[in-house]
Amino acid sequence: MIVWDCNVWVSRKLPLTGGLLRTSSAQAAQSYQFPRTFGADSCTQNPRLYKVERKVLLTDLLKNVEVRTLTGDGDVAVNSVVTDSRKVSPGCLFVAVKGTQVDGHAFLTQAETGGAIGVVVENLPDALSPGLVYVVVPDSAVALGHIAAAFFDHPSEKLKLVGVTGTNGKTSVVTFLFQLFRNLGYRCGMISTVQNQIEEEVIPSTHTTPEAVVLQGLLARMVAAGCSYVFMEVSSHAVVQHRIEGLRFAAGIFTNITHDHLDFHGTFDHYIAAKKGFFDALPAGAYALVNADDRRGSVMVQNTKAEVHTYSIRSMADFRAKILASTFQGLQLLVNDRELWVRLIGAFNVSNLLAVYGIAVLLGEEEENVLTELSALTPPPGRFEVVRDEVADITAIVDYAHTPDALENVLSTISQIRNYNERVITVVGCGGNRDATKRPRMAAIAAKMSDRVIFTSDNSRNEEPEEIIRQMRAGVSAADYRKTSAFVDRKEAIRQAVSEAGKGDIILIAGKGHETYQEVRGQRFHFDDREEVREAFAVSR
Ligand SMILES: CC(=O)N[C@H]1[C@@H](OP(=O)(O)OP(=O)(O)OC[C@H]2O[C@@H](n3ccc(=O)[nH]c3=O)[C@H](O)[C@@H]2O)O[C@H](CO)[C@@H](O)[C@@H]1O[C@H](C)C(=O)N[C@@H](C)C(=O)N[C@H](CCC(=O)O)C(=O)O
Ligand SMILES: Nc1ncnc2c1ncn2[C@@H]1O[C@H](COP(=O)(O)OP(=O)(O)OP(=O)(O)O)[C@@H](O)[C@H]1O
Ligand SMILES: N[C@H](CCC[C@H](N)C(=O)O)C(=O)O
Ligand SMILES: [Mg+2]
Repeated sequence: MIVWDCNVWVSRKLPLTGGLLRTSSAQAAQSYQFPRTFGADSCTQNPRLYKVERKVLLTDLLKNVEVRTLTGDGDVAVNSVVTDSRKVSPGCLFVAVKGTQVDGHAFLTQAETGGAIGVVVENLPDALSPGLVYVVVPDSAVALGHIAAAFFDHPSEKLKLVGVTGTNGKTSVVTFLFQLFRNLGYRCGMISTVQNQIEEEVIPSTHTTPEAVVLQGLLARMVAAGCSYVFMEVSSHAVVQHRIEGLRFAAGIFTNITHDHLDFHGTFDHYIAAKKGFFDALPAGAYALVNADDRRGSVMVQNTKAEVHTYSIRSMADFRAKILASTFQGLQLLVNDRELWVRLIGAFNVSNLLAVYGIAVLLGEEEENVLTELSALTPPPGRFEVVRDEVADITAIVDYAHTPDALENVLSTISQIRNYNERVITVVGCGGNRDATKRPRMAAIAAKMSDRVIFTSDNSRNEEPEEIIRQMRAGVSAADYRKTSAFVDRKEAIRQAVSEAGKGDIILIAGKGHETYQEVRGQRFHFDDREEVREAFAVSR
């Protein structure tokens, strides 16, 4: 067995063959030069699949990776990169990642049995198998990002990638950017909580920010489809787990940071540090656009190499707006002193719009064109989505508010635009196996800012829904407690809200937004707040 010290090792070069990929769309047709790939299948990559049929030399995958030792033949061809031993296939490279539940290093034998030809590890196992190439790295998750980027030939370098981070507003901003840039005539991609999209093609989303191999694969498909811009959400989990390692961003946006995900990050300071990590890694020449109304905005960009710009609805900033009128139909605004009407609701959406406007101008778009197009933007599904019972004159609002800040924002927006005699009935729950400290806070906000609150379930996962509701109700003040009741079954809770609503009343159904399932003990059942409230309206007549 040969053990290579990679500091002195020089790879045996194979001739450069470079596969050429063409998309079916004539408009998108453009050559897509892969790195040194070979084999009969190198020209048949199907951009519609995540798992493209291709082979890349292991040494080429490791070019940007800090390799401690390489044991075996680095010139083997790798045909896929896998992190789950249950999904290995012959010819793959298995990257062992330490997770929150188990350590991927425990599955090296399983990976080899499944046909892996190499493994990336942080420590060599006691007994080495002669059939495997071992690559030792200081951090497998970091290595994975670079390996995935190399496997797909660095797609982020072939387009302009804009990342959006923040506790709330990521999906909204990314969706608006995707709509705006398409309306400005560009081919675009989007990676978001609700869905991933390549122009018209919708690809279901499993995460806000997918894991590195899926992410790089998606970006490669976007390049192949001729996209010049991609807008993606960057979750704090993704930063900490290095899912975005190996990406080159043209710009980063910070929307805000408030209470969430403390189950994962431990403390608020760690949560801030995670988000800041995204800006720390932005390269010189990129833009960092931050919300100056959030007091952590300046911390986010204090160490960035990117060019910093700000937006604000409260103070002086590079991009600023003033709300002239706020109604159920939309907002009348002054954006950098130009009057504008948009079809969005709520002050928080003005902040989101400023982020969109600012980044478009920074990326070189004409201010006038951008402002004109802002009026055409529509919110993503499940964000302040209105379902009306016209006969009974009751308005239901389905909103993805699942943090204390988002809930407060939505309820204060409702209180600003409702008529004084209309009551607000809120239906809300909190997810299981997620930050438990937000439960009493969300409940307190709901009870304080609504006339009636019905607590219920929201993806209880592996927790008891009754216990989650109990923890929520513990946050409600004695004075507000009489306004509240609880129905564990979300369907019943929604029906109860409708049965209590009178003419003109508003029902806020918070927490699930676009979601079309209820997750209980690892199983997902179909459930859609919008369908449920429509049905409840129908049966109440
Ligand atoms: C808490 C969290 O982030 N978990 C993510 C993490 O899983 P994990 O750390 O628990 O993985 P693990 O089960 O310990 O396994 C460790 C490694 O061993 C491997 N393994 C495991 C078992 C086995 O038999 N063989 C094997 O090889 C696994 O494939 C993995 O590579 O790594 C997995 C693979 O990348 C992710 O799918 C998984 O997301 C789970 C499903 C999840 O719910 N994540 C949420 C919390 C999340 O990521 N949310 C963010 C933010 C949302 C927001 O901002 O609102 C998002 O970006 O979506
Ligand atoms: N800029 C904002 N500030 C505060 N709250 C917002 C903002 N934008 C949207 N919201 C509220 O937060 C909810 C979630 O918005 P959105 O889906 O855009 O956020 P997100 O950051 O993508 O959330 P997630 O982390 O779950 O993916 C909305 O339904 C709305 O209630
Ligand atoms: N991205 C958030 C979404 C929460 C949505 C809510 N419906 C829940 O399931 O808790 C999370 O995974 O924490
Ligand atoms: Mg999102």
